[in-house]
Amino acid sequence: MIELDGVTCRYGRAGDGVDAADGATGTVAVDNVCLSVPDGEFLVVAGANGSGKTTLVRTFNGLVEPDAGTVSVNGTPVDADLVAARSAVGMVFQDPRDQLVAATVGADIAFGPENLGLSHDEIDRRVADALAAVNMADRERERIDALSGGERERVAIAGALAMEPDHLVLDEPFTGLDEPARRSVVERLRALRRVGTSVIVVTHDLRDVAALADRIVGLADGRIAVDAPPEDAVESLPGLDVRVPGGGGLGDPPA
Ligand SMILES: Nc1ncnc2c1ncn2[C@@H]1O[C@H](COP(=O)(O)OP(=O)(O)OP(=O)(O)O)[C@@H](O)[C@H]1O
Repeated sequence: MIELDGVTCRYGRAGDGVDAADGATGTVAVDNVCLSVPDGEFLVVAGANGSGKTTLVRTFNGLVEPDAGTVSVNGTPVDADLVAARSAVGMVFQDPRDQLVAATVGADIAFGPENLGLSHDEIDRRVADALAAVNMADRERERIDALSGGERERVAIAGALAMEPDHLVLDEPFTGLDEPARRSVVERLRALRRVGTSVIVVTHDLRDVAALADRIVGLADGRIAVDAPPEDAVESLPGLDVRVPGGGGLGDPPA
């Protein structure tokens, strides 16, 4: 379980003159958010550019430290045990290049488990399981620089899965992907949902993922504007540039 209570995050406190409720200055990226993400949930965090999605999910494992409020993972405050939070919450960044570190697929996926000091057998098992989960079982020896964008995204997901986190956060996993690659990543997310991994997908593009979600949280100006099952949420996310299956609601591209 991930729990946020009254979380507020600001950037550039003395910078650009945006007044927060408590009189502090700076951009308020996340504004007094309370949120619980139960184990096993498939949660989509939606919202327009700049609405605070990335900042919010980065508080889940301490990559961003809130200015106010508390974040707990599995009952422990993140700031009390950063190592536990980092191992419980895996994160796949917007650009897979930010986290692919090795020359080959297998070496990259093994990198995290190796740093945990696991046995060779355990590392091999985790790499094999993670590769299977992203449908790349036979591609361990391939060079990262020979992969397409969608394949790199899947390797980044596999690398996070190999850490066997309780929760997996994917920040804009579709950015820069062409349609077949996008569908392939959606299929991998569907498979994760089937095995019960708790998944949090950050996106401003709800196509396909809305149908996978148990719940959609919609952010606007750093606040939760919508928190509802997908069928209700898409009707009430005004102003988002998103499309949903069937073309309803929100975000139909302007005529
Ligand atoms: N490092 C930073 N320094 C200053 N301001 C920042 C920083 N990161 C984000 N912001 C500001 O905080 C607000 C929320 O940004 P954030 O990236 O969390 O939103 P987002 O919904 O993920 O946006 P996007 O979809 O464009 O990634 C925006 O106004 C943004 O300009």
